[in-house]
Amino acid sequence: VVGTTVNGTGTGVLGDTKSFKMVKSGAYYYLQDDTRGKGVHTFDAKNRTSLPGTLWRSTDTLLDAAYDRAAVDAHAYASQVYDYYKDVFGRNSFDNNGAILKSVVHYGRNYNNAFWDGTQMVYGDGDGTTFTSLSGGLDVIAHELTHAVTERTSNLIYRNESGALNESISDIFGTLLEFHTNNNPDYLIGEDIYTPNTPGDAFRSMSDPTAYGDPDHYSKRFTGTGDNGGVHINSGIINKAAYLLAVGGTHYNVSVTGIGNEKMGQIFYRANTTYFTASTTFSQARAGLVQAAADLFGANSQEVNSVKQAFNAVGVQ
Ligand SMILES: CCCCC[C@H](S)C(=O)N[C@@H](Cc1ccccc1)C(=O)N[C@@H](C)C(=O)O
Ligand SMILES: [Ca+2]
Ligand SMILES: [Ca+2]
Ligand SMILES: [Zn+2]
Repeated sequence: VVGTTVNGTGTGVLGDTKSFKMVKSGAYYYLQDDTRGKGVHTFDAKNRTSLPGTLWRSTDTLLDAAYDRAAVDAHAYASQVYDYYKDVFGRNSFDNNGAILKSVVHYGRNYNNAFWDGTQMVYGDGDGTTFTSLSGGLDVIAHELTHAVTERTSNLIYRNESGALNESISDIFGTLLEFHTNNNPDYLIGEDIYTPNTPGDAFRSMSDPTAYGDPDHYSKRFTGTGDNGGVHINSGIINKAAYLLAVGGTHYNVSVTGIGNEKMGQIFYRANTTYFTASTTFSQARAGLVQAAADLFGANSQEVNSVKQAFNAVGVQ
């Protein structure tokens, strides 16, 4: 819509208060942020599956109803992910040309998932047992938006090893967003919205993928056809390598010297946007990450050595 920017405040999925930009047009206020790129727009699918639904409209700037919560988080967190890519990597939205960030909430009925469909981020409300509204997790939103970045850069095929790499990159940046914004940061994925009635668990873990049944070594990779060849399963191998690269540790008797989250993120961002291609395998990813680290820190740097150690530790040569 065309209008004037105003400040909105609202309640998120977890009951937390947050502020964001809205646009006032006539008598209505919309979840439209004109201050970031060409805009951040949040839509209501009204529990149907036609996309994108309608631009979120309110009669005031206070979004504190239960039905508003998923939209509040989708809008506020999408803005935070926009700011991260712009401030940390100088990337202006997923296309690096300020593309409008579209988010859709209340998709379907009891929909236990979230996805990027090539045009927008789409979030279900969950069934209230397995998941609550998926936009309530910052790592989920950064996961989905990172798929958009990957699609416009390496365009990693969403199947088998390239697909697991694609999924891992989304989990990695989901985690980096939590640390960058200091939002209850951890190396878990989906903890804020998974099993709302069970505290202390998560959907996936980067620090210990095996905690949720995912492999933490190449010798334990899934070789079936389910899940597009295990894209959400074998992502654990790359997630573990990224965790070790950032934090360090000894894994299957291989020691890794940690280099910190920021450098780990720089290396993965550069590799994904410069060296990875649609068909990149785990082994080729190692090579691309080594090259990215060499570009950034020098061929004989600790960072390069730590990338090699991390991939040795998860059995990827
Ligand atoms: C439409 C089917 C395909 C969905 C794929 C999207 S990108 C995806 O990976 N979604 C995440 C959502 C998520 C992210 C973080 C934490 C919890 C849930 C995902 O992992 N989906 C699982 C449920 C899956 O599709 O198997
Ligand atoms: Ca997390
Ligand atoms: Ca839980
Ligand atoms: Zn995904």
